[in-house]
Amino acid sequence: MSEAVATIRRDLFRKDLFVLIVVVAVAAIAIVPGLGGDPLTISRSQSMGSIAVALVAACGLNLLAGYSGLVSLGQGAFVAIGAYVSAWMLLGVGLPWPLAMLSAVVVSAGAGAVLSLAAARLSGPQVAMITLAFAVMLHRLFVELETFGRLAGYPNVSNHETSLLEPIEVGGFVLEPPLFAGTAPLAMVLVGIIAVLSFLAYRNLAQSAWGRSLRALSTNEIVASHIGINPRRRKTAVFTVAAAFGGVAGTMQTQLQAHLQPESFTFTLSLSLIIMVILGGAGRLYGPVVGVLVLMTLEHSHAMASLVEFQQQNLSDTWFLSDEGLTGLLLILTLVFLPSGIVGGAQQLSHRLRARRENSSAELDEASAFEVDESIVKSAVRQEQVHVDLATRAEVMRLQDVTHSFAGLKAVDDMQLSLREGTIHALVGPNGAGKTTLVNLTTGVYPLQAGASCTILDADATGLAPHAIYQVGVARTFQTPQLFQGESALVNVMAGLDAKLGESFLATLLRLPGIRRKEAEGRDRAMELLRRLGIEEHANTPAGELPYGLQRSVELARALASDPKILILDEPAAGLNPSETYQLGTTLEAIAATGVAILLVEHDMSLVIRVADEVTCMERGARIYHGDAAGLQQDERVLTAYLGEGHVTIDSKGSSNA
Ligand SMILES: Nc1ncnc2c1ncn2[C@@H]1O[C@H](COP(=O)(O)OP(=O)(O)OP(=O)(O)O)[C@@H](O)[C@H]1O
Repeated sequence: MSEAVATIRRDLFRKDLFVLIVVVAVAAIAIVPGLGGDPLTISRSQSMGSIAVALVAACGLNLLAGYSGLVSLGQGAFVAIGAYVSAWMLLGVGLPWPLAMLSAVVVSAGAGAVLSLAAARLSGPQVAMITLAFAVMLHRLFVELETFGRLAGYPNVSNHETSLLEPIEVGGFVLEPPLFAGTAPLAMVLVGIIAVLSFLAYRNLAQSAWGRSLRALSTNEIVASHIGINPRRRKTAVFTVAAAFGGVAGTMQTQLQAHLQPESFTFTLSLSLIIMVILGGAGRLYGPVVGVLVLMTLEHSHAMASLVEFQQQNLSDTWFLSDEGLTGLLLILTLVFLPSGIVGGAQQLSHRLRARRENSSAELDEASAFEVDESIVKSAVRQEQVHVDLATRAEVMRLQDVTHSFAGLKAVDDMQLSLREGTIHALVGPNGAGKTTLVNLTTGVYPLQAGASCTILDADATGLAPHAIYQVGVARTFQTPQLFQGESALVNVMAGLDAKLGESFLATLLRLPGIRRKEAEGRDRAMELLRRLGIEEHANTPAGELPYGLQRSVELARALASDPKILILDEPAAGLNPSETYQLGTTLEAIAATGVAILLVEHDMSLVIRVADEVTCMERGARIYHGDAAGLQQDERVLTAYLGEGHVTIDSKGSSNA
């Protein structure tokens, strides 16, 4: 059923796209005299052109600020680069128009890449500040540079004997800008085509493994790196791509205006673009479309001017909100009442209405995590065995002589750990014993100190970063589930295998057939995992709306998606009820039976004693016990360590309570 829903969604999307293409085509035809009736007025053509320019720039910005959470206040600067460089390449250098446009986009993208080198080390407000500084600096540059005509603009009469660029010619047609009454503004056709192609490229990127990787980046860089993404490289890539979109928008502006003024590219342009993205819905595919349309319509329909006039006449002619003030108010109201923008708000509302119709909220509350598919439980070899003979299992990971301190506090002290194929190794210990720190050392979050070593599948993995550790076959979950809250469970799970697919950027941009096939295969694999974990029916529910236990199941499914050889679970039973914990144990045994080595960091002794083939107990960073689960219950040092937490016994049923 969920497959059917997904198919309908895909079909609907195609329809949306079809509508968009038709609208732009009709609009383009309508302005050509003799083809679509009377020509639109010059000012309306210019408005449509500005909408197209803003749309392309906002789409790029949405990838950066919406999808990857890197809020840029400098997108206008890349529009300026695209505009000025394409104009200069046409007039100053004399390049043919396709090359002039291409080089402008390349220069813009290059500037984005350079800026990203600084910004990739930063996050949150720091990124916003550095991009803001860039926008202000670039504006000054265009005001100061003689090559670009300073305040007189480019071109200008004193330098070029003309204040307008020659319109370009394509197949005998002169693409006049929308400037002169009685002339068909054919430049609008080119601008329309570029806008549609740019939107398609943006859609292809946003709805792909690449787009999902941006979401991972915005959720949490550490999580992103544990599903195979190199955060630095991905940040650079998205900065470059967003700047390229800005550059494309700039080349469109050059064709529309034929003359460039630095005043068109002040910081206000960057601010308007970010407002459009937020207003429409940051991180939503159609967010920029809606945001641009709403804000530009307000500006170009004189609604803003009427509102200002209304205030002056009815309230006060000294204390009133100007155009900018009203835009700011709109932004504040959106952030307060529709934090996910117009599209996000509409999507949430439609999801809630659908959930109410299907009464699924009640189902969700009762839904239980880890209700594993019966057939998988039956096929689990471990059902028949109590615990495996460790000596017969190949070692898949060995961690040696690991020590780690936080500001003088030894969190991990000379630890050794080994994992074997198809077995469950439990890592236990009181709060603050160093378990999570050890896991973070294992997965490359913290570097290993000199002298320590890590071997994974017989290869030296010492010093590998988390994304590289993922590539050699290690997957993990976190103490609190780290999911992309606004995305469906299905998309979350698909993100777990994206990095393994290794899709090329160009193939993604063009959505080549291979990409569609891989995307379909990834979707099938993710659905299969959701089915195996008994949560298939929640595939299309946003992860953030799922109960805690189900979120844990989704996170486990995401970790399994990459087909790991080693699975590291940090307190997977935390927050689960006894029945869910029991089911989790069965799931873990089933996973181990497929040959996966599991490192289970856990406080729930009943689970540990039931499923662990091997147990390591830590206290104050050091190993105080290593052996089987039965021995753990009798070990004096272990009992004393737990006594400190108020636990008196760890009985044969696994209870560690007093
Ligand atoms: N980033 C950090 N900065 C400073 N100290 C830290 C940091 N992370 C952990 N510690 C300290 O290191 C010690 C080990 O912490 P760790 O989280 O690894 O323990 P744990 O066994 O996983 O605990 P719990 O079972 O409560 O999760 C604790 O004293 C903790 O306060």
